[in-house]
Amino acid sequence: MNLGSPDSPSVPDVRRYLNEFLMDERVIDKYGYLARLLLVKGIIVPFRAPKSAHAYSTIWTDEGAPLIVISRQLQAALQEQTTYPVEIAMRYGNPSPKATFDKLAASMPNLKEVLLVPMYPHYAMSSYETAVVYAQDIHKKEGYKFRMEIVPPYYNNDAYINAMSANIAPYLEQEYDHILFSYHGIPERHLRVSDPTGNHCLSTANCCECSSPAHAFCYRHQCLDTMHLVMQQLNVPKEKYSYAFQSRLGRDPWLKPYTDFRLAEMPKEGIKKLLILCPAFVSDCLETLEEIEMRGRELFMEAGGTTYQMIPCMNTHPEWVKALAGWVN
Ligand SMILES: C=CC1=C(C)c2cc3[nH]c(cc4nc(cc5[nH]c(cc1n2)c(C)c5CCC(=O)O)C(CCC(=O)O)=C4C)c(C)c3C=C
Ligand SMILES: [Fe+2]
Ligand SMILES: [Fe+2]
Repeated sequence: MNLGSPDSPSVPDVRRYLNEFLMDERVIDKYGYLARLLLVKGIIVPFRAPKSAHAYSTIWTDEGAPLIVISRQLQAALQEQTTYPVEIAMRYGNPSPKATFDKLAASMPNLKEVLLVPMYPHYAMSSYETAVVYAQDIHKKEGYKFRMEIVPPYYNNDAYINAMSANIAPYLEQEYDHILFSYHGIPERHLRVSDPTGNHCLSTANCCECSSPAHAFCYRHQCLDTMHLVMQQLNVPKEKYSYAFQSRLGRDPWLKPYTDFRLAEMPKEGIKKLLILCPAFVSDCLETLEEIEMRGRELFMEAGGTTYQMIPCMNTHPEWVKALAGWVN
């Protein structure tokens, strides 16, 4: 289960998708239902939909939205590695979890269990949590007879780290000054809301490096852990890599440093040849193909960079398919 894309890059389809996405109380959490409705439908979506639709049109393929197309390709690749039927579902847009569960239940009257694999390695209220809670709500509401098991966040899982490393390794053969791990951002407030201890997350500058039960739900800790584990496996020294957070929306403070700021600063610090990757996503999508590959490249090159190489997401990498097959079989 992944996030989902609009049905087409037309403004009405993007508007419908953004309305569903941004009315999610786990994405825009600060307001009650009525205030959120006014803000989302009255201000954010009318302004954002045309811009977003244009962005989608620059990455759209003959087969559809990259995130959906790649999810289908991954489904087919995994299906070759297991006898269990593999289906996909999206938190917003199509195919919905209900459509997918209906399809599975209709084709297998004795279906006993569904294993839900969130296509998010890291826990965030606005990604992993909303997908899982939504699927559980549909499962309960529709009264399906099968049980549902859920794969926990796998940011430090050996098979996932191996797959990430295998995907990155070929790019390390080219000359580079630095590797930037650009994760999708979230508002700082979301870390505090998800902190079960109530006083750990963002209480100190190095909170994510001190051991805490909060880390089971701390997006920042999990992102940093993935980065360190992958870099250790690939023997990349600490001074050659760093992290940043992209895709912020609105005026609240989001996790820092911000990717767009770092891309403009790095060439001035002597980082001219950059490798950049987006490990919050397992499939390439708008945020990698348009924001990082197109706009990020422009920012970095205009600031004086000379080489900008985006490492694609794992997509259908054989090691990723193998990791998924290991969890499923
Ligand atoms: C790690 C995964 C993601 C988190 C966390 C996340 C948080 C988050 N996102 C928004 C707002 C938008 N995100 C948009 C696109 C988008 N976001 C993710 C993943 C995470 N988002 C993906 C995979 C995508 C791409 C989907 C695709 O079709 O390719 C968009 C839509 C595009 C745009 O208008 O920019 C918005 C809006 C918020 C506010 C948020 C946390 C609060
Ligand atoms: Fe997002
Ligand atoms: Fe933390």
